[in-house]
Amino acid sequence: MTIRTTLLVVFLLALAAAPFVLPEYYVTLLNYIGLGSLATLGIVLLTGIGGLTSFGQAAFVGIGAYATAYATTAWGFSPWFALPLGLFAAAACALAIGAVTLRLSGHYLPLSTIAWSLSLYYLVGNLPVLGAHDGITGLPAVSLFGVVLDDARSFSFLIWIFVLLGLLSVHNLLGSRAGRAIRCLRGRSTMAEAFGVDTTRLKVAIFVHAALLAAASGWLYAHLVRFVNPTPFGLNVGIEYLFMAVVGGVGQLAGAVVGAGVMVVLRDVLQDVAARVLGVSGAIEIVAYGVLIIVLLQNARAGIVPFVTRRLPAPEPLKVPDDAPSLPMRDRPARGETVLVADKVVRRFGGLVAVNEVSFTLKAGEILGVIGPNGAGKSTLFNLLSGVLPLTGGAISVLGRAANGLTSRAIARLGLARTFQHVQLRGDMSVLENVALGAHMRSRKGILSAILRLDRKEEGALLAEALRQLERVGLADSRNVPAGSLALGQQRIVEIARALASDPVVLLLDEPAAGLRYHEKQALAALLDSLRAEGMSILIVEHDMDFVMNLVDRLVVMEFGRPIASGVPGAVQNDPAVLEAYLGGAV
Ligand SMILES: Nc1ncnc2c1ncn2[C@@H]1O[C@H](COP(=O)(O)OP(=O)(O)OP(=O)(O)O)[C@@H](O)[C@H]1O
Repeated sequence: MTIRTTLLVVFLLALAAAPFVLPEYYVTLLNYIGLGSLATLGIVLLTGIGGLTSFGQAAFVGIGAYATAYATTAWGFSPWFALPLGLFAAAACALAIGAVTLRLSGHYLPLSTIAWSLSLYYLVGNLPVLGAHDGITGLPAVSLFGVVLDDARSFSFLIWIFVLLGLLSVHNLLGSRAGRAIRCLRGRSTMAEAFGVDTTRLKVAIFVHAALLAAASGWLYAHLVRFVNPTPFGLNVGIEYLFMAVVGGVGQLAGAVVGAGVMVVLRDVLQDVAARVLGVSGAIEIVAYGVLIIVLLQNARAGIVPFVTRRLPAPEPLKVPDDAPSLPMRDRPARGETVLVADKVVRRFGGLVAVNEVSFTLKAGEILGVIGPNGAGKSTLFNLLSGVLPLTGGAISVLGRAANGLTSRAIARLGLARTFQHVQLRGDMSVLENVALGAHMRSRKGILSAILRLDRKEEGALLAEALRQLERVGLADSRNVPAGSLALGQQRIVEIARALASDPVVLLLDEPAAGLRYHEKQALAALLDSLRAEGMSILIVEHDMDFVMNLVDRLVVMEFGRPIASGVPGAVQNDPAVLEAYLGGAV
């Protein structure tokens, strides 16, 4: 058994024994840690992993709590009937808020979650039907298999079963096709879209998942204390959940439990000390609480869990099944068939024409280079071809199908795969998983299948495909290391493997030689040469003239947005306009 598994088993055994052996007071604390863990787990998924900051988690806890409070007292529902009601209400609110705000970038989501949290707090506090600020009392106890859970000890089992199920759901989700895409939402959305990931949909999905975890915590809370009022669901509590996640380790599932544990215990100890030593409570401990958190974060910035796990042996690498089925492949064009056409492509930025009537064709099995000095419009042209920018004029077609106005996701589906000028890998994910993201479009299983682990066959096929592509580019030995630990040249090759995993017809490479050393450039050129020999069509936008001259079949040279020459490298190299553009006519 590895150290990590041993720690997990010890934690589970301690958890199972705790309600029997601890005094009631500590069992109550344990219950509050469980409730905090569940809501904070949503923050870990949403904020730590998905990169979306929400201050509104406590409001979703409130929805779960109030839904069950109302349904069980006013309608006489059983708590178990009220649970799906609360979950449904929280999911519906999250869907509505998410659909409006998650398309927006930057601070809109955090701000809207603050607004939503405040408005819900004041709404509930003023609605007579929900008891206004006094809340709702007299909630029934939960019964499970005929046992009434009406004390802290028995309820503890229920809380922690929910926490463990919540942890399992997020763990299963993250180790899947959808999970890999979720892990790319933070700072890698453009890249994920280029591999067919619908990032807006995924953001809404994790917002809903986080809201469901919060609502479950609210349901448990309501039936633990048997009354609800607005106070535990205010904005300050939403901020506290964020703190719990940050203290525990915002990117780690265990961080939710550790963060909730540390914060709940810390608050309790400080309250106790303040009351006993100073004879006051309510103010001093909050200041001390803040100071201690700052000290903690100063010493373990990423949180407590990463501080500890860094010192443990690396987790077991992912296993690639030997008998995995193959992923579907698209029909390949015959060598020499036209695969990509740019016809008088134009892109303006205000008065500046960054790309001015550029035309070319790319045929199956050839490498076309687009070169030009700084500011010639190469990156803009690349962004037009890959759907990152819309065209101002002209047309682009892929395998005879118009690509004008399509999103980068739709263009990827047509068969274009790209790499990035500034490498866009998830440095903390293994090389294998980074490459597996490339095959996202070639598989179907969604979030629910992932949570229920009904995706294992397809997941095996995705990992096997990623390994196959790593073997193709000669990096199979590095499959289990974090992508960020590789040298830049190897990272660029991992990007090519990821692009190949999408089974593309055309590879678009954005300055693949930038920042590479001589031998890395040679390795890259050899790889591209072998891909061409296999029939791959490649378009390289490149700054490095020497690199492209020995590699490409044909070249298009740009200057100030215009094409100034095109043809085979030998002819282009001696073209007076090209010499003028590159060397200012000094030759
Ligand atoms: N989003 C933008 N808004 C306004 N102008 C832009 C934008 N993007 C590019 N430009 C301008 O378009 C022109 C072409 O830029 P582009 O980055 O495409 O050139 P490049 O050939 O890729 O240069 P480099 O080799 O330095 O990357 C430049 O004058 C640049 O300032």
